[in-house]
Order: sequence, then structure tokens, then C-alpha cells
Amino acid sequence: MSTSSSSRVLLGRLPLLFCRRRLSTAAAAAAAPASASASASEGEGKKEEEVGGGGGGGVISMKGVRISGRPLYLDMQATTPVDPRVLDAMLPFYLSRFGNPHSRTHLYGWESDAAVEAARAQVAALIGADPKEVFFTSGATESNNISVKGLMRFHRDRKRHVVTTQTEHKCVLDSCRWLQQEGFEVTYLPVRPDGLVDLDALAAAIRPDTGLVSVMAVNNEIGVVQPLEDIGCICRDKGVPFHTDAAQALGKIPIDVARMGVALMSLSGHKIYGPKGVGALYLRRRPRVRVEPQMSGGGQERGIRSGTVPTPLAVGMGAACEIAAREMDYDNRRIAALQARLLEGIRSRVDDVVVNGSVEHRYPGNLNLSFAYVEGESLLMGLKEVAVSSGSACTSASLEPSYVLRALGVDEDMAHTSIRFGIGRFTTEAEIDRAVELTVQQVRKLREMSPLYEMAKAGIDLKSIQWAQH
Ligand SMILES: Cc1ncc(COP(=O)(O)O)c(C=O)c1O
Ligand code: FES
Repeated sequence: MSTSSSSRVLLGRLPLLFCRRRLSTAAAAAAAPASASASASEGEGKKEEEVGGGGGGGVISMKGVRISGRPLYLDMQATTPVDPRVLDAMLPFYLSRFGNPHSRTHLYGWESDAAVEAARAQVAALIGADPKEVFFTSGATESNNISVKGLMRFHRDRKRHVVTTQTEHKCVLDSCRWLQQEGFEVTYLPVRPDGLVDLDALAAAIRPDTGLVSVMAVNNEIGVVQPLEDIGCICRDKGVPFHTDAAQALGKIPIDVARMGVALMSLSGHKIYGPKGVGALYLRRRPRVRVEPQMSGGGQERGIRSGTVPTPLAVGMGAACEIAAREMDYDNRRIAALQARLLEGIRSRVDDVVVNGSVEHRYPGNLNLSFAYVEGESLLMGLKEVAVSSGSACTSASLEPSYVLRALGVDEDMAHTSIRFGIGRFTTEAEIDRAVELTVQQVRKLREMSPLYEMAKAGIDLKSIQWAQH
């Protein structure tokens, strides 16, 4: 064993710092502020002492965690609040104008139908499409399923291969797995360390029997923006349809389906201050993209997606798109300034903070950071006053840390300490300052307890240490 003397002294403390899913509850509890003490051993089945709280003071207890007041919300990639203007547009379609948009025989149907068509035009306008190319669905998950499985199944006799990336959303990856079970082949391209796809590798992966290239526009975990135009160009040259999951891109970056050479695009309502449970699928008309529908039924949405279109949700998504078209530049300037404030605020006060994914090719509302020498679950537990997301295994059903960070080559320890801060239209400077304060406090506190941090600061190369095996 070649462990240095200082590291040997510190070995006894290590189990506290490396939880690997719920092992470090002691460290987590120690790290949590008194007002937000939490214990992972209190399972989800624990009876809630007090739930609710609609804002302001009081203690909220949920999932075994006690929090004073509602946490400030910095998880805009998970979902966004509905813009009050969107809700205003939706409400009449729940109340007086409740008709089925497919009823052809009376005013109730006609006015709902007109509202759905107006919403379709609003969605289309935000992506440079013709309204006839937009189909309402239940969300980006469904749109991705139709795009990946529906397109390949339609062309099953001639096309047997899909090209995608390792950092796609689970609904694309899982759709690809289904196709593999049906005998299709899938190439999952690795990404570069900055999270972007390598265009040469992409071009090289396309074969004569490739029926689809699917690359997401903006990554949900790390916010990197893929070079859509370049990918579209490659696909056009090779005659392969290009699908992009734009759930995190719609209303955040300018989108023009023609310029980007996109044949299919998946969109979601609830990421753009619209309602949950609605999304859209863009299907190019010229040259026409054909898919096998997933749903059999009344043939609504021109047979692509049977089922009554939920008028209030479609109207909400349309209104959200129209507001985004008007306010995207303003929102982005504000959000970029808030991101800089958050990053500089943290970096000026703690060292060894790494931004995961390209800083340059990034939607600024997503800031994914790793804090070296800090154990992820303890950090999250200490940050219960801030609603953020983490790429660490302790927050997911799997035992692996984020597959997206792993695909970037982020090493396991750094992947375990990642936090995604999601900034949005309604985020304030005061919220950012509070998040900086709490993050800095927690990181410092945990590093004070960290033998690894002590060793690194003493100049010991942690990678050269061979840890004792018990
Ligand atoms: C990139 C991406 N694709 C797809 C989805 C799924 O969207 P929806 O909730 O509308 O089904 C999400 C949302 O988590 C996402 O971020
Ligand atoms: S498993 Fe919890 S941070 Fe690693």
C-alpha cells in the first residue's frame, strides 16, 4: 500500500463523505441547517406532520424533509410556472367556451376549433413552420416517441438504422431501445467533453440504411446548444430526416426549421410558461415526412394523433409561444445577467467550481456546476431552501450518477457533486443572491469536514493515492 501518511490518518473519515446513494445520511444531516434538517432514513411513507404552506413562513414537511417556508425555485428545466397571461387566455376554454373542437354542428365546436387553429399558428410562428405542419400532442415525450418509433416503423422495410447521441433525454433513448428490440440498429454517438456532438463522427455514422438522425437542440441537464444548422446540413446532404427534441429550446433560442434543416421537432408546453400535459410535433410537409401513428381512434390531428385536442391546453401553449416570440430577447438578456451573477457570486467565494458543458454554446438559463471535494447528497440536503436538481445518483432511481455528465467524461466524483441551477423569466436578483449565499455557506461547511479538500490544499495529488481496502 502506498498511501501517504496524511491520507492514512484521514481514511477513517472517508465513509462519511462518499455516500454512493444514501449511505452518508449522517454527513447529510450534519450538513443540513437546523431549519431544514433531513434524514434519508425517514422514508417516503412517513406520515407528513405538516404539508402545504402556499408560500411564506411555516414549516413544511414532505418526503421526510422539514423545510421552513417554500424553497426558492431554481429548477426551470424541470418545469416552469404558468405565465398569468397564459392562464388568462386558457380560462374561457374551461368555462363558457368548453366545446369539443371536433364538433362540427354548433357554435361551441366552431369556436373551440378556431381557438385550436389560432394556437397552432402561434406555435408554428415561433419555429418558422406552416401551421399545417404542427400537431398537438400530450408533450415532448409523446412527440419524441412518434418521431423515433413512428418514423422508423413507417419505413421499416427499407430503413433499419438510427443515429442519436448518448446525451439525449430518456424518452428518445428509451424509444431507441424499443426499436432495438424490434430488430433495428442504433448508433449512440458519444459527445465531446463540452457536450457537443462531433460533426465528423455524426456524418461517418450515417449509413445507406439510416432512416433517422435524432439530436436534441438544448440539453436538459447541461444546457448546451447543439449545432443544429450543421447537423441539418449533413442530414440534407445524406438524404436522412433530422429530428430534434427541442423541449428545452423552444422559446429559449431562435428556431427556424427550414434554416436548420429539421424534418421533425418535438416541443413541450410546460417548459415555456405554458401548461403541463400539452406539446406539439412538427412534421415537415415538403418533402413530406411520414410516421406511423401511435394512437388509433377518431383520426384527429390529421390522423397523426387521435384523441380530442385539449382546447385550453393548446390555447395555453399557443399563448406561451406568442409571448416567447415577443419576449425571448428581453428574457435572455435578463437570464444571462442572472447566470453571470450566480456564477461569479459563487466563484468569487469558493474555488474548484467547474461548469459542466460548454459555456459558450449554452442556453444561459441552465447552469450546471460541480463542486470538487463536496459530496453531492450532503450538498443537496444542505440546500433544501433552494429547489434545484442534481445529477447525483442519490436523487434518481438508478445507482449511477448522471449519464449525461458521464458521457462528457466528467469523472464519477465530480458527477456526484453536480447541481443544476435553472433560471427563468420570473427569477429575481434577490433569489440569485440568496442561492449564492446558501450554496457558498454549504460548500464551505462541507469542505471544512472534508479530508480530501484538506489533502488537496496540502498539495497531495489525490489521483496518486491508493486507498486501503477493508
Ligand atoms: C429535453 C427534453 N425532452 C423531453 C422532455 C419531456 O417533455 P414532456 O414533459 O413534455 O413530456 C423533457 C422534459 O423533461 C426534456 O427536458
Ligand atoms: S450517491 Fe449521493 S451524491 Fe453520490
